[in-house]
Amino acid sequence: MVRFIEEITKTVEKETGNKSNTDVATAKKKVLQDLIINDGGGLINSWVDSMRACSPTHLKSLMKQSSWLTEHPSALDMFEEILHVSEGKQIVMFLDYDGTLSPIVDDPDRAFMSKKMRRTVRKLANCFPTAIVSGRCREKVYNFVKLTELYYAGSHGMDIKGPEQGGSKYKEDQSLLCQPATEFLPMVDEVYQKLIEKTRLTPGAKVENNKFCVSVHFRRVDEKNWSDLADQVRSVMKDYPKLRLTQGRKVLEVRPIIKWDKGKALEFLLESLGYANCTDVFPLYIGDDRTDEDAFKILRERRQGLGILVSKFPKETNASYSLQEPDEVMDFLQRLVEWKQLRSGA
Ligand SMILES: O=P(O)(O)OC[C@H]1O[C@H](O[C@H]2O[C@H](CO)[C@@H](O)[C@H](O)[C@H]2O)[C@H](O)[C@@H](O)[C@@H]1O
Repeated sequence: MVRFIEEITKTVEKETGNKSNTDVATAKKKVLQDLIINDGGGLINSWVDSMRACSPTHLKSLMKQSSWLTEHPSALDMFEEILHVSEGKQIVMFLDYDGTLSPIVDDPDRAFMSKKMRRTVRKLANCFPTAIVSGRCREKVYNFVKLTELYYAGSHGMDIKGPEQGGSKYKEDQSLLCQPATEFLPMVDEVYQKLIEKTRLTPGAKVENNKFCVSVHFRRVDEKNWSDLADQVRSVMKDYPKLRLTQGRKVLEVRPIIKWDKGKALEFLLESLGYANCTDVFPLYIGDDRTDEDAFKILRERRQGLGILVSKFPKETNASYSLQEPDEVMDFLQRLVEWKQLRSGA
């Protein structure tokens, strides 16, 4: 701890030229106070915030990255610890699709997952009940994943379906279907048409129909046109008070105002699998996006299982652990499979 404080002090002095500037002095004092009071734990982030005003960018990002990794360590590095806390419990897997099972690409229609990832997810589903939870419509995400043995929750959880007949060994009842936003279908479709019309002159904008919600992509839109695009979306939305806007990775998501999200979908699936009030279940949710935070939050509130955020960069998150990219997700899933197979003597 003392060495850590010394190192931070040295770094701050080096980076700020050891100026007798009040901001630097105050910031240093605050760092040390936070570290001492909080034993170097949760408030390191607030130090980064307080240094923001007076430190060079690379110092900020360096410290931010290292403190973030302290709070959200790599799930690969912590693999044994994760197994330890799941001991004696039924692991249930929840996987986001874009940015988790497939790398983020410019064209949403070409976000394919690798064959190796598909093989790994298939083996995973053979070991644990496994669900894909995506912002995409269910049919579309199924066409990418192509595994019948999984549960699918499309449209941010507003369209849930169980495995096809005989697909899963975990659930007898194959009729599982949950669509809490059916009444919004005509409205969402109408908004989809209007958004296409409204944004058609914005180069690079893409409107995607995800059945119970609509995605407006701006990944390929020049940054100088982002606010125009947002205005176009807002001008359509103003006539639909029953729809709301959320944001994902370079995408605006238009969805019904109902209290249903990926967190609710997770709870619904746990209940359907018979784990509603069980203490011996361990849900593991892996996702990369803001919409996955709803599920991470639920896990924190339930004090059950854990969330893993896929990100190379520090982000505000309710997840406990991190993985940097889909390749790391695959390694993590593969290790889970190997551990399970070893235990079952397969
Ligand atoms: O919940 P997810 O499965 O992560 O879906 C969220 C959105 O993912 C897709 O968009 C994202 O991935 C695209 C392909 O890599 C990328 O081009 C885009 O910028 C990302 O936002 C999907 O197209 C959306 O419909 C989903 O809502």
